[in-house]
Amino acid sequence: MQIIDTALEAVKILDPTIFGDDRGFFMESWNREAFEKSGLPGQFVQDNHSRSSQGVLRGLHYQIRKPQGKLVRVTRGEVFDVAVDMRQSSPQFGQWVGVMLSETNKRQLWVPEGFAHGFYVVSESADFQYKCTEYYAPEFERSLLWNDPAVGIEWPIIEGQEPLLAAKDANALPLAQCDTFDDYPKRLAA
Ligand SMILES: Cc1cn([C@H]2C[C@H](O)[C@@H](COP(=O)(O)OP(=O)(O)O[C@H]3O[C@@H](C)C(=O)[C@@H](O)[C@H]3O)O2)c(=O)[nH]c1=O
Repeated sequence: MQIIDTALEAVKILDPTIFGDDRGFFMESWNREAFEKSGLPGQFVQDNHSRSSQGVLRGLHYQIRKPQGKLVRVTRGEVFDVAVDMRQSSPQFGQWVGVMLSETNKRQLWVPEGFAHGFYVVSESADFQYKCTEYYAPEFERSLLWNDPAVGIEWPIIEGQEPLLAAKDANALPLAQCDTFDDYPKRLAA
């Protein structure tokens, strides 16, 4: 496995070693020792799997309390996967990174706690699988608006096709109105 840096310091691409032979292929999709040696977490508590059709855009989600680190990959199809730094005290606050993840490149993206995450399906459909370091906590979930010009994510939207969004994502807040990891405790106290 090779770990590749991205434009966001804490977000990493994991490029697995693929062993191909007459039968097909083999890869380690997660190895606790290898991950910990690379400074990635060894503790995950929940695995998720979603299927989406072409043009679906999920996100950008984050949990303001009980934040989740996510190790994400695509086992069928191809998506454009995005992470946004939601830590106001970070020098990279509001910056984003986007990576193509597919069943062919078998890449994984490590999205740490404190980052919003989302993806857009470019293939006919896509199976998306991920491990989380914390449990789903809907009461703490927030959605950052996918097309907030202040963030400026360059989604590879298929021409003439509006992305398909859940209502909560279509009505998500722009960055300037979002809870961040620094100001949320202050807002609670106010
Ligand atoms: C995320 C999640 C959802 N659900 C339920 C709630 C709801 O009824 C149904 C669909 O939930 P959502 O619409 O939130 O699913 P989805 O939009 O796929 O949410 C996911 O989006 C991507 C981008 C992420 O980063 C994930 O962490 C997660 O937030 O599944 C769970 O039971 N457990 C979970 O962990």
